[in-house]
Amino acid sequence: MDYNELSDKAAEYMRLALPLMRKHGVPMTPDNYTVWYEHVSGGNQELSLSIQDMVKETPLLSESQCKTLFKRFFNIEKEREEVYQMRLELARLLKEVINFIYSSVMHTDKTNQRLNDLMSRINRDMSAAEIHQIVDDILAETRQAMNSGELLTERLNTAMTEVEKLKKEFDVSKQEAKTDTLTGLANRKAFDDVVSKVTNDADDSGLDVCIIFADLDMFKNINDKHGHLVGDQVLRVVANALKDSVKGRDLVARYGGEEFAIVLLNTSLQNAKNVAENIRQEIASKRIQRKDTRESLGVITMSFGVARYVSSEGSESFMQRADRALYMSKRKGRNCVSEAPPPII
Ligand SMILES: Nc1nc2c(ncn2[C@@H]2O[C@H](COP(=O)(O)OP(=O)(O)OP(=O)(O)O)[C@@H](O)[C@H]2O)c(=O)[nH]1
Repeated sequence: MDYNELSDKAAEYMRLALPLMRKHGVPMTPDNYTVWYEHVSGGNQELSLSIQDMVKETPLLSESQCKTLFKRFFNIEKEREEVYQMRLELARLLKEVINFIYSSVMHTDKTNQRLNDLMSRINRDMSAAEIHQIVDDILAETRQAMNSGELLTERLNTAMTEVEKLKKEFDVSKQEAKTDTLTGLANRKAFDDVVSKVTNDADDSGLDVCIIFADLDMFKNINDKHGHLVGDQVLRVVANALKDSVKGRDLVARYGGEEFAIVLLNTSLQNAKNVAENIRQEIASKRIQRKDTRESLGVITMSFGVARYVSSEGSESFMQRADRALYMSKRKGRNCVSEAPPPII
């Protein structure tokens, strides 16, 4: 969201968003406000379409539906917040450890000084009782130094465990930020990152990289006829079918609403077209039923666009070509695979 929006515009959106939130009985939390503000501002068409679809099913949206929308469309904000919290936690831990080490060093300096004093007092004229006392003092100092050494080791071990735990949480959160919550596939950001990396590598190695863009045909009809939840079920079935159709090294992502994308490494254009054609047939032959009523959803089909990376064209042009090929398939009547023409360089 562009928060630099002119303030009168922002006020206008607020005037539109608040009554809507009241109408739906949605609590005025910052997350909910973000969803409704973005909707009324028209800044996110996909979000608005989803709200419209949901409203068709249940005229008043529940708090949990708003939560789902926020998670789906504003996950990045959540990631930022988590990273921020972890940074604070790490800074607190480091400060604590540094303070502890500092006070231990100061303590060791003092112990050294006291030991030196005790040593300098030893001389030949001392009585047995005096020597006994000094030996006791030296032993007490040494014991104390050992104890504080042990305490330092223990504290450092605890800090290490806490840092390890934080690191794991951070990894999980990073993973979540790259995952589509509905299907468990990689999300658009993860896909864009991988395409950018593999195309850079391909510029050096010259190895074949292909991508497939795939979009469900007339998916709106499924949502309209059976509702959003059944639509979600279809998206999950399709996601699993796509995942099962490629090798482990290839990446399948949910690119947006009902659009999916696949990166195929070390694969020729002909083989990529074969993969797309196999998926097309697999999806078209599926007979998906509603989980609740067992009613058949009829034939579900997908359109595909396939492109092979041409050295140094860059990831943006590569993806644009695959996207254009996908729309060629839509124009040809859907349920088919089209190949992207080479880039104009
Ligand atoms: N159930 C569900 N629907 C979604 C989701 N994301 C997007 N959609 C819906 O997907 C539909 C896409 O509609 P359109 O862009 O008109 O495309 P289409 O009906 O598939 O038609 P073509 O692409 O032209 O074949 C809209 O109804 C969106 O609300 C989602 O996460 N769940």
